[in-house]
Amino acid sequence: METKSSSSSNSVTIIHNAMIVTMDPESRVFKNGGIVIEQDKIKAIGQSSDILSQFSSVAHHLQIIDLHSHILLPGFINTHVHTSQQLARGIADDVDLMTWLHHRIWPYESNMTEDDSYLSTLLCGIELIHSGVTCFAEAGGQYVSGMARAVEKLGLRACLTESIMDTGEGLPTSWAMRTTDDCIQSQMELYEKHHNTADGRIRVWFGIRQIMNSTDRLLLETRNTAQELKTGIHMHVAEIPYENQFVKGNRKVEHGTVTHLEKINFLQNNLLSAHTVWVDDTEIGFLSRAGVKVSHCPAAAMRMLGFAPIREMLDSGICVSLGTDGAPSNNRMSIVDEMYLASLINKGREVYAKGTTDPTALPAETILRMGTINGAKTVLWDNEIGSLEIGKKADITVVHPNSWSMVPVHDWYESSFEVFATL
Ligand SMILES: O=c1[nH]c(=O)c2nc[nH]c2[nH]1
Repeated sequence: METKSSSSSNSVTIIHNAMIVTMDPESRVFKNGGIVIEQDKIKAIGQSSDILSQFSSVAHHLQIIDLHSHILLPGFINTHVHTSQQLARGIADDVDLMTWLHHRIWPYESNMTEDDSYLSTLLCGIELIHSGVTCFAEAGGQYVSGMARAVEKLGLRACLTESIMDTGEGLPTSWAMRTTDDCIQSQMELYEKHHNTADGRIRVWFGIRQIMNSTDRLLLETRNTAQELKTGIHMHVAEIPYENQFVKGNRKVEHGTVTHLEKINFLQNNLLSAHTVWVDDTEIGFLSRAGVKVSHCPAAAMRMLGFAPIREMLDSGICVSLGTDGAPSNNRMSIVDEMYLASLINKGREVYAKGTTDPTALPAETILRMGTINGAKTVLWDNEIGSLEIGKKADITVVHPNSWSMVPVHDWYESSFEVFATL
């Protein structure tokens, strides 16, 4: 699989003779399609013959590429990945989340240097590109400056965040604990320095690690500052039952994290709520009404968290997208694998949630939406990416047809998981 991120040269490129899966609002698929790319944007899209007849003689610097039998899709979007955990792959298998964090991950993260962070994001980014990703949302890690250097080099698009904590248990002595004011100040400085850099491919978001390590003042100041700067907030939410119990005791609410976040008016449409597994129907309603976006990470959920009510969230209108989480939560960094898992796990969950089978849960096209246009909405970038439409950036994933599992292909959406999984 190849990805083509938008180029900044002035040339015009025509790609023709390809299957184009647009993921636009009409879900158009051009079986023999063509696409015209001018500078870094899509200028035209349609039937191959129309595109060639209209555009093949108009431009001065014209490149024409025949992608016979290849499939073009919008670049996939990974909405929850800890790129700075890439060097920790395999250090925390088969342990519960609190052991994982307190004894494996935070000691590792707190000893990282800026160069480690650069290398880690670089390695992670290469693996993401290999599975067709052109944009990711960093879930919070060390050294946004190191991540930004890597993203600049990789040509990816990214929403970067620092890992922020101003209270709580479990932090190793090597972790430099900061005050609430320092946390906000540092995020604002990162925003000033890195937001909109790399030709606009880097955006800086605010990160809240998790409620157990955040005071309400940090939550609310983060909400206010992110709102002022018109940027997003990325936070782990309702991951395990212990988190909800902690919130009930510590914040004195009747249910868990989402109920508390609703009470303090933290929920809003720039919040990317990662995992969000342990929520009830009332809380799904809170998330839906506030326009919160949810990142579903099926592999990480199966390892440490549990079955999230993804179908119920989608039914209630929540924008749900897909994430790999970090390497030590998954061991694989493929958004295509997450599509495959999301499809199977959420079909299987019907048996346990409803007491009966339902293979219609999360059909293939829904899953592909979660990996593309829903991802773009989640990272607040859907005016520019997430579907192949005129005026959007030409962030394109190309799937090669040379795999046994692609023969024959009857339905492009349904086949896609089998097809991509082997690439
Ligand atoms: O999967 C996870 N990875 C993390 O790094 C993390 N931090 C808080 N909660 C977390 N969950």
